[in-house]
Amino acid sequence: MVMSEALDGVPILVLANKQDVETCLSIPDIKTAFSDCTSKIGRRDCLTQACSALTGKGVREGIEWMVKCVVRNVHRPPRQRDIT
Ligand SMILES: Nc1nc2c(ncn2[C@@H]2O[C@H](COP(=O)(O)OP(=O)(O)OP(=O)(O)O)[C@@H](O)[C@H]2O)c(=O)[nH]1
Repeated sequence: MVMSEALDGVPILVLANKQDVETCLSIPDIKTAFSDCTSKIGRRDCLTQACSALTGKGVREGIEWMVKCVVRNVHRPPRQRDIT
């Protein structure tokens, strides 16, 4: 799906949830887990944001980053053929 032409350049936000759990995967480990996909992901804004749905920590930062990306992409609206 990430290689779909319709999603070319669309930002990816990975919300790494449950960071309040002591045994959770660290952000570097999560990034390493995705490193095999780098060529498929291509050139686009990406953020792996640590968060906890339980405490709310990091959720706002992730959403604010996504809002900034959407605003920045306002000059690249969806093409008609991508709208289904
Ligand atoms: N400690 C902690 N628990 C969480 C967090 N987010 C969700 N949970 C708990 O994880 C359990 C599973 O949550 P669900 O929302 O059902 O998620 P799921 O996708 O079905 O299952 P998971 O694969 O565990 O995420 C619930 O008991 C949640 O309360 C978090 O950030 N921290």
